[in-house]
Amino acid sequence: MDTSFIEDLPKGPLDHYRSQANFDWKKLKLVFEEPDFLKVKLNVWKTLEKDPLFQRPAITPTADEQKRLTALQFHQYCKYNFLPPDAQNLPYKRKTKYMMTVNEAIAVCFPDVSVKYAIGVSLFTNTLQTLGTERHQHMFQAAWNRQILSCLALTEVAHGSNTKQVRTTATYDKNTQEFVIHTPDFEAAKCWVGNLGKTCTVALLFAQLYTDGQCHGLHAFVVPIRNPKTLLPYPGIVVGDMGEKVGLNGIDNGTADVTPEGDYESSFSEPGKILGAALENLSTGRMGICQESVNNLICAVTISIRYAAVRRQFSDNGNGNGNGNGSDNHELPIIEYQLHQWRLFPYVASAAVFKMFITCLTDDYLTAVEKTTTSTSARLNGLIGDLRNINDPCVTYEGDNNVLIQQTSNWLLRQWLTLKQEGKVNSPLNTCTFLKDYRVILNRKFSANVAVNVDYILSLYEWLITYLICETDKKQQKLLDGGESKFAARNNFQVYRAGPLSRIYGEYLALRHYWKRIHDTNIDPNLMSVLENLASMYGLSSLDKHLIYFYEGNFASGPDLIACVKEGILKLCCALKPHIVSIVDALAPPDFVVNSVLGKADGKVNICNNTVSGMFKYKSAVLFSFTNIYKPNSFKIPVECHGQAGGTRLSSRMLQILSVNLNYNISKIIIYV
Ligand SMILES: Cc1cc2nc3c(=O)[nH]c(=O)nc-3n(C[C@H](O)[C@H](O)[C@H](O)COP(=O)(O)OP(=O)(O)OC[C@H]3O[C@@H](n4cnc5c(N)ncnc54)[C@H](O)[C@@H]3O)c2cc1C
Repeated sequence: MDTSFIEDLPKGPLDHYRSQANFDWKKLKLVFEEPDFLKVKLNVWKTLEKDPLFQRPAITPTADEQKRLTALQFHQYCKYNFLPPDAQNLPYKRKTKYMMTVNEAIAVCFPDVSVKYAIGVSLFTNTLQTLGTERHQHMFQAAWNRQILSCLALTEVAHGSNTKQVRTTATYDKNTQEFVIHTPDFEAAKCWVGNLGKTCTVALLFAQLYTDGQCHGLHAFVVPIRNPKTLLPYPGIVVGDMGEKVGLNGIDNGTADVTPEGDYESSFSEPGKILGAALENLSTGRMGICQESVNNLICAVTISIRYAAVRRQFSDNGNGNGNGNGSDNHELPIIEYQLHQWRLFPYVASAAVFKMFITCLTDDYLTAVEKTTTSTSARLNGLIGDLRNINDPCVTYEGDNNVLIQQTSNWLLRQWLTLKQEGKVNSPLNTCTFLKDYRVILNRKFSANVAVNVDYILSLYEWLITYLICETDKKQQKLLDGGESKFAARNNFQVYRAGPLSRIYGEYLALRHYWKRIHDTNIDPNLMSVLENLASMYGLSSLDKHLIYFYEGNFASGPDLIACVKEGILKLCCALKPHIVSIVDALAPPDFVVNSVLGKADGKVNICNNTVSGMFKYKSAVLFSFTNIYKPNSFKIPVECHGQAGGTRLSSRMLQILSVNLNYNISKIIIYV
C-alpha cells in the first residue's frame, strides 16, 4: 500500500498518545479513503490554502460581506477546475464520484461555496440532462461556463415538506406558446431558495402546470430571473434576500413573487415530465448532505480528541480530591477520564462507521443510477458551535429529516405486508431480507454467556427491527380498528414505533455496510482489531439508547443485557484510548480544513507564546468571559478563570479578539482573577 503521498504529522504533545497506537494511521486512512479520491481532495485543500481569497477572516464578516466573499470564492473555485483532466471521459459512476469528491473537499471547509455550486450549477445541469432536450443544450453549457447561475425554487412560504401542494402555477398560452408563471398570493411565494436572493439569473422552478384549464401537477420550468449583465430582476418579479441566518450566510436565500401583471416568458419546459424524475436529481445532493454531515462530525471529533489529549486537569495527590500541584505538570490529560472517554469515543466510532457507510451507499446508489441513466457528458475560528450551525441545514434542506424518515418506515411496513401476504421480501440491496425468518428471530432470547462481538450486535439489531416492525403494524391496526383514518393512524404511531424503527434500521445499515466492507476489502491484519473495536463501540453505544425495547419485547429480563452493553462500552473506552488519537489522525483532514486552534495536528494549543508574557502556561479557547476595560499600554481584563493560582490560561481567539477589537499590539497583559 503506497502511503507516501500522505504527509507526516508535525511533532508535538500529541506524540505521547500517537506512540501508543499499534497500527499505521496512514494505512487506516486508506481504509476510510480511496487513494485516487484522497489525492484529489488533498490537491483541492493545498491549492485553496495558498490562495489569499480562501483565508479565513479573524472576525466574522457581516452577512452581506460573507455573500460577496462566497460569490468571489465560487468563481475562483470554478476556475480551478479540480476534476482530473480525463474525468469527463470516464464512465458515469467514476466521473460522478470524482465530482462528488471535489464537492466534498470544498464543502468541508467552505460549505457556502459548495452549496452555491451544488444548486447553481450541478443540480441545474443534472436536471437538464435528465429532463432537458436539445433546446436546453446552450443553457447547459452556459451554466458550466458560469454565464448563468441557477437556483432550485421548490419551497413556498406555506409549503415545504408537502411539495405536492405548492401553489405557483405555470399556464400554457397556446397563442404565444409561452408558459405564464404566476404566484397567486404571498403564501405561494417561493422562499428559502438558495442563490435566489441576490445572485441567480435563472431558476429551476416548480409549478402546477395548467393547459386548457386542466391541472397536470407539479412540473419543473427553467425561468429567467435576472438580467445576467446587470443582475437586476426582470419586470414582474419581486425578489429579495431573507436576511441573516444562523449559518451559511454566504448563500443568498431568497423569496420571490410573480404578479399577474408581471407575467413573463419562460424559456423552456417539457410538459408531461413527472415530478419524480425532477426530484430524483435531489438524491445525489442528499448523498452529498450525508457526506457533509459525516465530515462535520469528523472535524468535531478531531478537535475534541486532540484537545482532550493535551488539555490537563487534576492529578492524584493521594487524598482523593484531585487537587494535586498543577505546576508540576502531573495533571492528567482529560482523555484519561472515563467519563470524558464515554462522552467522546462513541462519536469517533460513529464518524468511522458513517464515513465508510456513506462511501458504500454512494457506490450502491451510483451503480443503480448508472444502470438507468445514459450520460450525455475555521470555518471562522473552527469552533464546535460553528460546526453545529453549518450542520443544522443538513437536517432540513432537501427534505426535513423527521418527514423523510417516515418514508423509511413506510417502506419497511410495505415489506412486512408483502411478507405476510405473499411470503416474500422485496429488498433489492438485501437490507431486510432477514425479515423472512421473522418467526425464528422473534423467538430469540438473550443469553448472558454469549460473546458480544459485532456479528452478535448485528443479530440484536435484527431482532429489534423485526420486533418494531411487528409492533408498528399492530399499533396501526389498533388505530384503524379504533376508527382512525390511515393518515391519522400513520401520524399517531411515529413517536415510539415508526420513528425509532427508521432510525434503528439506519444504524443497522451503517454498521452492516461498515462490517461487510472491512471483510470484503483486503485490509492489513494490524488494523482489524481497531476497526472491530470501533464497530463494537458504535453498535453498543447506539443500542444503549434502545435497551428498553429488548425488555418490552421479552428478549431479555433481569440485569444481564444491560450489564453486557454498558460494561462492554466501558471496556471499549479503555481499549480504544491508546489508539484514539491515531484513529482521529486517520479520519482528519489537514489543519487548514479543520481550522481550529484546539484541534491542530501538532497538538500545540498554545499558539501565542511569543506575544504574551511568561505568566501563561498554555491557552484554551471558549472557557473565559471578559470585558474590554483597558488603559493605554496595558489591558485590565476581568477573567472568569478555571485555572489555578500562579498561572492562568488565555485563548488565542481571545487574543485575536483583543488585538482586532482594540486595534492594539499585545505585548503584555495583566490578568485579574
Ligand atoms: C438553509 C436552507 C436552505 C434551503 N434551500 C432551499 C432551496 O434552495 N430551494 C428550495 O426550494 N427550498 C430550500 N429550503 C427549504 C427546505 O427544503 C424546507 O425548509 C424543507 O423542505 C422543510 O420545509 P418547511 O421549512 O416548510 O418545514 P415544514 O414542512 O413546515 O416543517 C416544520 C416542522 O414540522 C415538522 N413536520 C412537518 N410535517 C410533519 C409530519 N407529517 N409529521 C411530523 N412532523 C412534521 C417538521 O419535522 C419540521 O420540524 C432550504 C431550507 C433551509 C433551512
